[in-house]
Amino acid sequence: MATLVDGFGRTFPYLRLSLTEACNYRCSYCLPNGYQADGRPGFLTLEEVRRLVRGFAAVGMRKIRLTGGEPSLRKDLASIIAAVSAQPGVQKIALTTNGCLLPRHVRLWREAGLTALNVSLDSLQSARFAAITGHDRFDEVMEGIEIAQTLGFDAVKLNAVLLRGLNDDELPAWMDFLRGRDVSLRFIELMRTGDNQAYFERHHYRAEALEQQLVDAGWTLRPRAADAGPAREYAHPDFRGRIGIIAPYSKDFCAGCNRLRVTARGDLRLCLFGDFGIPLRALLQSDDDHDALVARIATQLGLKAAGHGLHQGNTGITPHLASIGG
Ligand SMILES: Nc1nc2c(ncn2[C@@H]2O[C@H](COP(=O)(O)OP(=O)(O)OP(=O)(O)O)[C@@H](O)[C@H]2O)c(=O)[nH]1
Ligand SMILES: C[S@@+](CC[C@H](N)C(=O)[O-])C[C@H]1O[C@@H](n2cnc3c(N)ncnc32)[C@H](O)[C@@H]1O
Ligand code: SF4
Ligand code: SF4
Repeated sequence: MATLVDGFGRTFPYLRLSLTEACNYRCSYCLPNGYQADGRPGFLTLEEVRRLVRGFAAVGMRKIRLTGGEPSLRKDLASIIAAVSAQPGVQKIALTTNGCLLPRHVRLWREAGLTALNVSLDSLQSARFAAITGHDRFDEVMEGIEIAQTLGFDAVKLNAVLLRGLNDDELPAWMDFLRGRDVSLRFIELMRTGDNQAYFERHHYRAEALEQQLVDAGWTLRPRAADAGPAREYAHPDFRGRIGIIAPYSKDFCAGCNRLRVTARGDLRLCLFGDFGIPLRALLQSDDDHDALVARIATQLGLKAAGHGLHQGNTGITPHLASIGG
């Protein structure tokens, strides 16, 4: 079986594919003024997605995460899931979503082949949720999460970005929530992007501080699989749920990197905060270009750096994470 290995010995079984840059939310750390269309040509079509995933599966990608912008705004999302699912070699298809369309569509996505779901939920308080996301849809998201838990997904995970002064006092409420629910909550440390510099200075909260609170409350670090990626996960015998920490500023975070990204317009991005994109779209117009696509992916991997430059204030060409899919 083919495997992509970079110059630092890391393997890449995981592709994060953005399906759109558009979003219906205005998260204060991501798109505070909402999505602004820029008039450039559209996002990858279903057929282009199929060829792209076929190429990445051929170099050893086993897990495909669909993201955005908000991927559920794609009217053809169920067809995309089915097409990705049909590619030989693809074993896991995951979706990262803001959750507001879950009640309407999540059963359909599951039937189409979706195997795992990550839902963003920055607060357990409805008013705070609305203030952070610019969208008063807390009840729909909660309803969607409850439905998803009945559908037999391999995993349902929740993402909360840690924000100083906005949601950094909710650990006790989250623990109550997780006591009887088989879900994994992950706290994501706020990342500096090109557009959110002043916001970052105001609201960045160190993940290590929260991790210490977890340890003090008796939570222990679970052993990680070699290909588990950068999140650290904690468990506690009194709780069914687990708590993960995604702490990109912590030591060795990038040493566990196991993923590549493709933007909604078909550019390969070797890092969330990379300095350049590698256009693949021209090779997605015909099945005849499959071998050329595979060769381009494999050769470009040689340019992947050891890590991000976030500590030095580098944000690469990423203005906000909606532009690349997080
Ligand atoms: N710096 C950095 N942050 C990442 C990376 N992968 C995920 N994140 C952050 O974590 C957020 C949530 O990621 P998800 O889309 O839920 O995916 P994931 O963490 O890979 O989830 P799993 O596939 O379930 O392990 C992203 O939007 C980023 O903010 C990464 O490679 N580097
Ligand atoms: C860019 S969104 C795309 C998918 C979908 N719209 C959603 O919100 O789940 C993916 C993830 O990135 C996170 N995110 C966005 N901007 C971030 C930032 N500056 N720092 C850390 N996480 C961020 C979001 O909270 C979300 O969990
Ligand atoms: S984090 Fe997701 S939901 Fe929020 S604005 Fe960005 S893309 Fe939209
Ligand atoms: S920041 Fe870049 S190198 Fe580090 S884990 Fe994320 S994608 Fe990989």
